Amino acid sequence: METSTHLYGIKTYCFPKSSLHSQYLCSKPRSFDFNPHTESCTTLRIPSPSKKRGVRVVCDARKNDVLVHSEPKSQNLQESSHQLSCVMKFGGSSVASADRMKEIAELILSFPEENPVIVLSAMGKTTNNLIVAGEKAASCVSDVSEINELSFVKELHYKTVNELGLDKSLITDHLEKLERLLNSIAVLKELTPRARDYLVSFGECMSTRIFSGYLNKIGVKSRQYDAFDIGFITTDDFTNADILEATYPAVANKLHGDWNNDFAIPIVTGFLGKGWRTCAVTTLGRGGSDLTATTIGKGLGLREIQVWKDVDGVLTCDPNIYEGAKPVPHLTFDEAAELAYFGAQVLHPQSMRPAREGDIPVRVKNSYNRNAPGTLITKSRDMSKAILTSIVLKRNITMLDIVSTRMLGQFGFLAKVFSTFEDLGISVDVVATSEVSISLTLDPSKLWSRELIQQELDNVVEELEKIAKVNLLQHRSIISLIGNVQRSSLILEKVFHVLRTNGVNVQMISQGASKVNISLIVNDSESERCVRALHSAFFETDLADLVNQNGSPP
Ligand SMILES: Nc1ncnc2c1ncn2[C@@H]1O[C@H](COP(=O)(O)OP(=O)(O)O)[C@@H](O)[C@H]1O
Ligand SMILES: N[C@@H](CC(=O)OP(=O)(O)O)C(=O)O
Repeated sequence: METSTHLYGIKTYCFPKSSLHSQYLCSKPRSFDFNPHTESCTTLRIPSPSKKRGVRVVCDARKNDVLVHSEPKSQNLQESSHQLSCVMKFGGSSVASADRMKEIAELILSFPEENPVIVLSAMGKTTNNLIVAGEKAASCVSDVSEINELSFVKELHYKTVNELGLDKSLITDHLEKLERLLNSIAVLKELTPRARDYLVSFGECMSTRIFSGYLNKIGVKSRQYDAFDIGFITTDDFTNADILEATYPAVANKLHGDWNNDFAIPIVTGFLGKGWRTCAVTTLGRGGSDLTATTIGKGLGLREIQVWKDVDGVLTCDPNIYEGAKPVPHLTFDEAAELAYFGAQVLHPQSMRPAREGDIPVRVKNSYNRNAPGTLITKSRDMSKAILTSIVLKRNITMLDIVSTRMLGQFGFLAKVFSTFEDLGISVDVVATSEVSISLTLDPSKLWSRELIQQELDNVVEELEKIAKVNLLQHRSIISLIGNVQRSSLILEKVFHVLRTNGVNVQMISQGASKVNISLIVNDSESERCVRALHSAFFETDLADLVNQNGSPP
């Protein structure tokens, strides 16, 4: 079968090596270069011959032939194929070694129709290792070069550079600076949030330099960018900074501008930004590269945002809790945001916001299993058959039962309770109220260290006890049921049946205004068992049976 494609601009095409005939190559336009570096395929990199000409590639799979020649291009093709088209974000597990980086390069090249912006996380567990190295440096280590985690990071990066056939000068400056930073932390005996952000930034700065170096080596022109140098402006909330509006136009100008001057695939550090007051490196919270990707997608108005993970998409529950979890084919932004906020590690909690604002579809794919369809996240989807989409667990939650002593009327009571949390800078996750009482859970992501948690909780209780009786309950879990809350009666009937047969008491229940989430609070010790039982009831039973058993939806 013969396929024919018109291609303009710098492109990389992969064909089986055997399919290229040298007599065709001789007759090709001079601006075409042929790169036989890759092992399993031959890569043709074809800069557009001139503003007025394009390249036509004809592949005849039957004859194993590839014919390339130049020809005038049409206006529409010129415009569409010249633009940056999508973001592809690869997480730490996708770029954990030299072999993985080769596979990711090959994966990117297998989409010749795309002009992607690539966002990378740090290699494998580099971020965790850097944090531990920093903590060890701050706690009286006499010689930082003896910190195992530092040695691990150095070895991993030098080994990767070596295996990819790159020059180690690509990362030596960074590794030397990293060691000097750890020495300074050891002298000060303190790891401030600001120093911690600078410390972990070395992970993304090195992974992107290595990957970009590798692409250039195999003849695919790429350009490395540190996000903090190209307009990622954030608040100065070190370790959990928010992206500011000014980021979108700044990043778009820089990336579009460079691309239009000289086509080269942009390789951008995920997770990092620059504090607008301090000008210091900030990070966007753990897993923040997803947010980098969606910010670029919105800023540049791209067609699609792809986040490549080590699972077949967003699953019906955390596969570490239940390995029979199944991929969810389609989610709305609201469902995905709720799922991420309530603890599904697969997506960063804030990452859906830019995608939703820019109405740009997000695709969650598996870089280890690229043919799996993954999960598509869009503004809306057909909910007529949807019941439950996914079950999410957030552990180690603190819950407060606050009962009014009636020193204040109902309005005053609610206002006083919430202003106490505002004054202390603590976010509340799930709330249920009656006329004289409030039950709520506290967002653990805003409570940093153990000591602080206790101190903050003591302050909260002391303040609230001025107007209420307060009962503080720790070691609780939130089980969030993400799905079609229009069918809440059906969902809850099933949930309570499952929990009753498993002897579990629900301590609080809340149906959020988002209309996609019902949250249940149970003891930590019972939570995983509950998730498994609920998963089996909702996802391993035929849902049509479920509806039929229960009649039509309310
Ligand atoms: N509902 C869920 N769906 C998919 N993965 C989940 C879910 N809950 C937790 N996970 C975990 O999230 C991991 C992927 O997220 P993450 O490690 O942040 O990816 P990456 O580092 O590749 O960006 C999976 O390996 C899985 O263990
Ligand atoms: N490297 C950072 C940022 C990130 O997004 O990582 P990942 O994509 O591997 O979750 C972290 O570990 O938090």
